[in-house]
Amino acid sequence: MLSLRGVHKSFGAHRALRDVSFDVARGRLTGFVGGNGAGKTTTMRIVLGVLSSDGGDVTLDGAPVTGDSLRSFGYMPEERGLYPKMEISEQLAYLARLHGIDKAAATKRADDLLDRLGLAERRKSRLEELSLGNQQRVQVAAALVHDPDVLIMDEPFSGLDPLAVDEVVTVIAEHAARGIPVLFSSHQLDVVERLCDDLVIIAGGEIRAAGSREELRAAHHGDRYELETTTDAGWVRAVPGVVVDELAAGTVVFRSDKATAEGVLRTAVGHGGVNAFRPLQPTLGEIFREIVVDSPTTNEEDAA
Ligand SMILES: Nc1ncnc2c1ncn2[C@@H]1O[C@H](COP(=O)(O)OP(=O)(O)OP(=O)(O)O)[C@@H](O)[C@H]1O
Repeated sequence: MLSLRGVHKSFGAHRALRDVSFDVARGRLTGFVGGNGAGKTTTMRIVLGVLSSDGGDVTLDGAPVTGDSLRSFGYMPEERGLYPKMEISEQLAYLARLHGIDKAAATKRADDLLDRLGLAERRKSRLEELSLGNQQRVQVAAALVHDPDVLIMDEPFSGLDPLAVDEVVTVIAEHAARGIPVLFSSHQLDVVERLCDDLVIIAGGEIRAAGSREELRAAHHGDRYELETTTDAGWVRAVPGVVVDELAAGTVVFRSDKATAEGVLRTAVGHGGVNAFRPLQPTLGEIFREIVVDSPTTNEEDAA
């Protein structure tokens, strides 16, 4: 498990990270979500030793992450840093060889990855000849080509079309399934929601929530319910303790505590019939809004 504990970082007077602590479990995909300037890239750079922290610990299976262990990390940085004029298969094989893989194995690994990422036909192209989305796929391959023990990816899906997202997700998920910790940042909440096992939400340099997707959904259930009745459901508006969000003929979406919702259900049955009744699961977008937008962080309060 990759763990961060109490990590701090300031740039001059600006506190970019405060007391950042979270875990990235082996074999699971952990999504790192936050708005612009929340602190995702800064955190990832500290994990990778590219940037030093002002305090706190980064450990892998309890041991401090050092230069030696970092060699086995795979990193896809936010600023993409490959050689525009080099053939992509040659470039990937070169990166693998820098990690000590022999020439034949490096070439095979590069070609296998290009194949898996839909770039087999382009293996002899120079990076600059590829579309931006395909360049992005090569960046993903570059992070994976030495078969890393830990994978850290900054916005791996930005600029990819939905099919490319699926291809990249499949390849990343296979690496996670081999038992490595995978942390990736993304602004695409729908993608994160679909593929993440665990989530870490950061705002204003502070971790605001962390846990499995199911735990976060349960914690931010929001006490919303949908009721479909066989008759008009307008009467629900008058029930004490109920706030109606949507009402259309027999279908009503409302907020209330659990006991009140059960009372509404009993009354609906008494009124003639119920087609469906269910608690509504919040989307990641709704959870994110509730955690980040609806409750300001210390930093934002400082700034105000
Ligand atoms: N080298 C630096 N010097 C000064 N301030 C910095 C530096 N790097 C980052 N910051 C500041 O630290 C904060 C966190 O930035 P960071 O790049 O980590 O955010 P992010 O969550 O990755 O954002 P985005 O989603 O926009 O990439 C921001 O306020 C940013 O301006």
